[in-house]
Amino acid sequence: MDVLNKTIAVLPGDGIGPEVCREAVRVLEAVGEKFGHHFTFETHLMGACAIDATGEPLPTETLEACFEADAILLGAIGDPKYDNNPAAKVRPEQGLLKLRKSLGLFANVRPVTAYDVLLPHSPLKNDRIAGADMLFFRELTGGIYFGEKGRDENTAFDNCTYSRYEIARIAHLAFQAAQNRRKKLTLVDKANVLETSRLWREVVQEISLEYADVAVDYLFVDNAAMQLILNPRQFDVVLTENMFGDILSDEASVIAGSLGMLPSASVGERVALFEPIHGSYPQAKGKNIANPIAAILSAAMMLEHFELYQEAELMKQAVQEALDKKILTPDLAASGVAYGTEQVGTFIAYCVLDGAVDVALPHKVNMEVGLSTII
Ligand SMILES: NC(=O)C1=CN([C@@H]2O[C@H](COP(=O)(O)OP(=O)(O)OC[C@H]3O[C@@H](n4cnc5c(N)ncnc54)[C@H](O)[C@@H]3O)[C@@H](O)[C@H]2O)C=CC1
Ligand SMILES: CC(C)CC(=O)C(=O)O
Ligand SMILES: [Mg+2]
Repeated sequence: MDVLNKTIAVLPGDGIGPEVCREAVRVLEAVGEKFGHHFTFETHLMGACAIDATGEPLPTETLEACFEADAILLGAIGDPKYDNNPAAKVRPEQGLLKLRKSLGLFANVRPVTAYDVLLPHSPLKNDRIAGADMLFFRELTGGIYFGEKGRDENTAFDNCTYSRYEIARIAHLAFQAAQNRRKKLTLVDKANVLETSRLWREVVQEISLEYADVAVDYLFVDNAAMQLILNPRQFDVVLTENMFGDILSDEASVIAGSLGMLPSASVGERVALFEPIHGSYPQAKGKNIANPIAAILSAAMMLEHFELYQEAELMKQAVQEALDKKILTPDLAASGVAYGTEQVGTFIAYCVLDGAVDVALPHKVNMEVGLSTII
């Protein structure tokens, strides 16, 4: 077995970011210990914490460290003091967008799975979502988030632009993923209204000729939003532009049980980045209630990126063990007492190290599940 040395740039960010990152690092350390790999973690500032410390949401030192690293693990960024101040000149989100653009991270891959053990407490109809398993390919460095924007007192605009090149490069990745899955690709767009969407359709139709074994269908985004909840099993690979992918994947997280369950990998021209799809959930900061599984599964995607497939599989099995044994944070716990972020992460790390059978259940934290904890 090859032993790897990897340097991982860790950007914990704001809110719950540091808490969920800590658990992902804990589990990666367990993988390193078990298999003999050397993971070096280097922590850097990004987001609101970076603005507070340096005036910049993405300090040069952080960006340079990301270029040098073998992979990047990101928690989340964002803080209400910027969200609630429309006049703020510098925003944490600018740092994230700049990082994605600078690293050429044009494809954000977001897997969504309905976990059987979580079905009984789902707000969705179990018989509709059981077995749902889809993979989002969200374009990440173009579209309306990156277009020219502006405003005067009474008017504001955000431009949405896409080029053939930007569409084609992610479309190829999505088709290749579909070939390795159930061979279906759904393009989600708004081609009845948007010129950019018509270009997406045109390019995807052309590229589909190179992937004759993949069935392609096309859905308008408004319909797709409904179909996701009504009949999610119809989806295999979902390809879409930046903003639609952002919104639909948060919606799809309900199928998985919680926003705290969905991981992602952002890949492109250089080093890859791994992050949970959720934000900084500021209401939960410091309360030890955030679900760390999205961050931990993002770390598992990092291991797959390093081609450490056995290690990644073990990590995913450890997560499944936590779900099976109901070692759940309040967002997933149906009633009664839940576990803390740290307890869930520690349990998963021990499962990686010792195998599930030998791991004692962690002590429950005194955390009554109630609306006050699930804001
Ligand atoms: N990639 C990133 O860093 C992202 C940053 N943001 C930023 O995060 C801040 C908060 O944004 P929101 O719209 O409130 O989105 P959010 O994703 O932070 O939270 C929305 C809701 O999802 C649930 N949730 C999120 N993460 C969870 C977790 N790990 N465990 C359990 N429940 C979880 C909570 O109920 C929460 O109220 C904003 O400043 C926003 O700009 C939002 C999305 C992505
Ligand atoms: C700054 C936003 C685009 C972050 C976000 O919501 C995401 O990437 O999912
Ligand atoms: Mg989002």
